[in-house]
Amino acid sequence: MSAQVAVIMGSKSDWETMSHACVVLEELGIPYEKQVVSAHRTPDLMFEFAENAARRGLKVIIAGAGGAAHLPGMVAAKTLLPVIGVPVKSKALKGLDSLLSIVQMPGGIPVATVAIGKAGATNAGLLAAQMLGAFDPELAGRLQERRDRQRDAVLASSSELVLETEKQ
Ligand SMILES: Nc1c(C(=O)O)ncn1[C@@H]1O[C@H](COP(=O)(O)O)[C@@H](O)[C@H]1O
Repeated sequence: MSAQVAVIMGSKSDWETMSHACVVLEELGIPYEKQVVSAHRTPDLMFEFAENAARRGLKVIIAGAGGAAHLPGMVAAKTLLPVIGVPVKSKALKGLDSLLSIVQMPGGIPVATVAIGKAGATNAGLLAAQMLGAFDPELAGRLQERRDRQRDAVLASSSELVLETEKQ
């Protein structure tokens, strides 16, 4: 099956963060592709990627970038596919610059922005899966199982907490 989700990032240095989106897609059995593409450093490639994304069969784009993070917004401007923006933690401003660059889009060109860093990238993978799951009952079932496992792990951790603190 051809890739349904593209995970793109402004630099290879973003991979440590963006890999967490890919882990979720793999876990849920969603075909995806990954690529470094930058609005600043490879603008022509970025345009070409965004213009052809829907035609290639992609359904959702996850775009991560740090600092002056224009990649998600610029990709969103060139495609009608939903774009999920992941603010990558920057050295200078801890990702606040990335977050504001991605989230403060002008009305008319939406980017679904998640939290800074690893948790945001994980949620980007889940959000993409949920978008696809709205049209794919089997995938929705796998998402529900994941939620159920998560709930059970929290309940188990609560019981552990009670037992451990009672011993003290
Ligand atoms: N924000 C952007 C864009 C873009 O938005 O097009 N291209 C690269 N970058 C970001 O620059 C940071 C530093 O990149 P390097 O580590 O390559 O110097 C990365 O977080 C990348 O996402």
